[in-house]
Amino acid sequence: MASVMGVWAFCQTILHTIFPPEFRFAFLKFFHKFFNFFTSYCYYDITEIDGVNTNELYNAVQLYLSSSAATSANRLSLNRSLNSSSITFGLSNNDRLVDSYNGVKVVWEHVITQRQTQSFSWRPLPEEKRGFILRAKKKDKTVVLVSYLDFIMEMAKDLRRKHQDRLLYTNSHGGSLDSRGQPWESVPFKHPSTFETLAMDPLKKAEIMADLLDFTHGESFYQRTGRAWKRGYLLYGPPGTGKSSMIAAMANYLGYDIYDVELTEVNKNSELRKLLMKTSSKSIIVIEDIDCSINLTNRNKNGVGKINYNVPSLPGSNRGEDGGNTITLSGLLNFTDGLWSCCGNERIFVFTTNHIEKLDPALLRSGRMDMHIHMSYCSFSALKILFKNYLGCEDDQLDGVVLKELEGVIDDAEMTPADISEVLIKNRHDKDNAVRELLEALKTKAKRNGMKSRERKTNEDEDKEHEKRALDSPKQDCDLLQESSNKCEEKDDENNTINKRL
Ligand SMILES: Nc1ncnc2c1ncn2[C@@H]1O[C@H](COP(=O)(O)OP(=O)(O)OP(=O)(O)O)[C@@H](O)[C@H]1O
Ligand SMILES: [Mg+2]
Repeated sequence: MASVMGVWAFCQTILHTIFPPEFRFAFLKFFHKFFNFFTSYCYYDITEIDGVNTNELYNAVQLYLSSSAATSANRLSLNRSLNSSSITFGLSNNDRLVDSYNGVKVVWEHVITQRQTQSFSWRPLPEEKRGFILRAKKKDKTVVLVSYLDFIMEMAKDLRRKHQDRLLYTNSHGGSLDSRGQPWESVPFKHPSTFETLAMDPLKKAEIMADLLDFTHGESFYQRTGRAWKRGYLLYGPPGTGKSSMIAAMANYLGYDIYDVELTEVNKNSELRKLLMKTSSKSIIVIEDIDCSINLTNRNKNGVGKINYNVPSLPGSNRGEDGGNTITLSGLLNFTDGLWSCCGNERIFVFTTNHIEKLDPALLRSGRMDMHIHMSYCSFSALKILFKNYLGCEDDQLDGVVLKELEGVIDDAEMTPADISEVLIKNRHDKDNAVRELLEALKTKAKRNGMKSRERKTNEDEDKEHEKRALDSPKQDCDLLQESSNKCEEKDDENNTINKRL
């Protein structure tokens, strides 16, 4: 090694002294070509961060290799992240792995180096510089570039869906990026809600499931019709009717990740856009309680047709109507509908609200949210699903008479599935007692609702009576006024005559 280094240093000195700088570059190029001519390999660098963006290919390779690394590599780095249910494998630093694809043999090497400290950077970069080096024979170049890398991307997608925990992302630090260029933080998504456990009208449920399946298989349809491959659902209804559970069921059904957008953390439309750009395909982007996240009633007209919706000022926050830190409804609509919404494929947008009447018509107009789903109070058909969930029995295993009574009273009771779940959970070890107690609770609620509606009706009648009287009374007042003014006029005439006589 020492002698080789010595020769190399000697050659470099000669190169520097003999060749002027303009020839030096040409010589190096020639040297490189000459060297390349004799080697039969080509090399590809796949770095973790490409400029400012995270390199998706790096993540895909890491995932792909983790599936084969377990069996063939001698040294592995093992990982188990917090809350994760599985251990992930990876190639250790400077370790190699041989892979073959359609008879083509390639070698992967994982390289980790320390990043040189930078005096200035737009955003902090990670201390380590990671990358894969792919070595392949020159004659296999086309296979590697054309199909092997695509194959890896596809495999990684499948692996992510099948073996890895799906992820629940949130933008806890607003729209700003962390050191790996990510505005999202994630935890494994483990919500157990499925369409099977979701208590709602079976026909409506089947319709939603069919719509979701149709969407996921609809790539060619969306391509043909020139539409962005995305779909929007608006879930509305009282608290505790299963809106969040429905989102979890959707994610579990399709195997998608969830991006839960905390709108109150986002300061500007541009931040919202940045968040959108960093979401992956096959994901559900959720904005919960949209009526609370963005103030849709506080309209400021800034120019013709441009409406600014300011997020209400929070105590201690730097938001407000100063124009700097605001997100607008148009920004939000662009988020779901505009050109930026197509920077990715197969994405579902879900908005939830407890008060649909508070939403701006712009959000509700047809085509904006493809499906409006009303999550209503618990119906009898939904109740049967709750029995199955919590008591572990079908309705025919329960007392028929009590069931009949339940069916009669459930609609008037207007109880949410969340309320009913509470009663059932409490008595889940004794089915008959659970059903009886539920019947009591439903009856009490129905009675209260009946009293309330009667009270409301009486109040309404009283109000109508008051209105009527209020309308009549000015008429009486007018008559009195007319009478008194007539009297005054008569008196004036009398006085005038007396004056004339005098
Ligand atoms: N339709 C339903 N099917 C099954 N369980 C339900 C349903 N609705 C509510 N629940 C139960 O009630 C709890 C609360 O439901 P969830 O959080 O989905 O309601 P929500 O409509 O999102 O309420 P909010 O409007 O307050 O966010 C859940 O943990 C779930 O167990
Ligand atoms: Mg909810």
